[in-house]
Amino acid sequence: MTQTTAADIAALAERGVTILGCGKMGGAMLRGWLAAGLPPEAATVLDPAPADWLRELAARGLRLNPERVEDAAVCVLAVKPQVMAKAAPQVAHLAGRGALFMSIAAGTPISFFESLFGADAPIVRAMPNTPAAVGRGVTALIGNAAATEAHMRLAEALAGAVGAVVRLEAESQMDAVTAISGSGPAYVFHMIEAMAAAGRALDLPDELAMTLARQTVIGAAELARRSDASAEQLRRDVTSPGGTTAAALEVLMAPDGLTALMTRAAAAAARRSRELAG
Ligand SMILES: NC(=O)C1=CN([C@@H]2O[C@H](COP(=O)(O)OP(=O)(O)OC[C@H]3O[C@@H](n4cnc5c(N)ncnc54)[C@H](OP(=O)(O)O)[C@@H]3O)[C@@H](O)[C@H]2O)C=CC1
Ligand SMILES: O=C(O)[C@@H]1CCC=N1
Repeated sequence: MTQTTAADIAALAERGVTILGCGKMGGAMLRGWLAAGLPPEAATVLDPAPADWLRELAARGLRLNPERVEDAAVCVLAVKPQVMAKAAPQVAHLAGRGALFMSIAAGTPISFFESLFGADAPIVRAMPNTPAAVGRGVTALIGNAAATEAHMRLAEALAGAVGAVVRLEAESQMDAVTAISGSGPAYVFHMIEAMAAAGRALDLPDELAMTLARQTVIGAAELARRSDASAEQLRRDVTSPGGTTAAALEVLMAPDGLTALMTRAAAAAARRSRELAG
């Protein structure tokens, strides 16, 4: 995992970070950068309806919706793919200042940004996920031909401040990445919902079923994080021969079980990512 150092943050602070669209994902990343030491005055947010916490930060130096952004080391493009064409031109002039553009928009290809900012502009396409809000995200990224190793390290430093970072070999991997780690937290949250629903079907009261489901996912994730054992081994450790888990896994691991369902779900997400490319 890339370690973001105080020097990385200081370098970013010098020319600042601009975030275009500071909703759920842009906001999650900004929170992580501030927690990592980015001073509020080094951040500029462009968003027509900023959340209250951004207004509060503006009182502590964050620049909120200035008339014009004069400079930025990095400009993070974090609006919905559907509004990118309308929103991104307001930061296009930063290409002339040597800013690195970092898009987190699903589907939207690097070529789209090259047509807006010029092929000479350094552009990194990244796919983070919302656990970035608690420093446990994972971001996959890839740069265009104009993105130098220094630009890639800068993007990795930013992403590394909010979790793990992986560099991709090809932009074509991004649809699959989006389907697994970008959208993936929703699958896990849905797993909590599904386990709670199963508990209710077994006559547990609502609140107890939800507490058991949520704490089980939290505990299993923490065990997976701390243990050197593979997921398969951790699963086997729960499964007593002829016991209750084996009975459940016979259903979940059937040919039409969870793997088949997850494969179909991820394929649908990857297909949607390709559609968003326009
Ligand atoms: N949510 C996630 O888990 C992930 C999202 N992404 C990507 O991140 C991007 C943002 O998604 P998400 O944070 O979920 O969406 P949000 O809607 O929460 O955030 C987008 C923000 O952009 C604002 N906005 C709309 N128009 C403009 C504009 N013209 N200029 C500046 N800001 C504008 C929106 O304001 P308003 O609400 O008023 O329209 C909103 O605050 C998407 O491209 C998505 O694909 C990537 C990885 C994970
Ligand atoms: O649902 C979406 O399109 C975005 C991209 C990955 C997660 N959320």
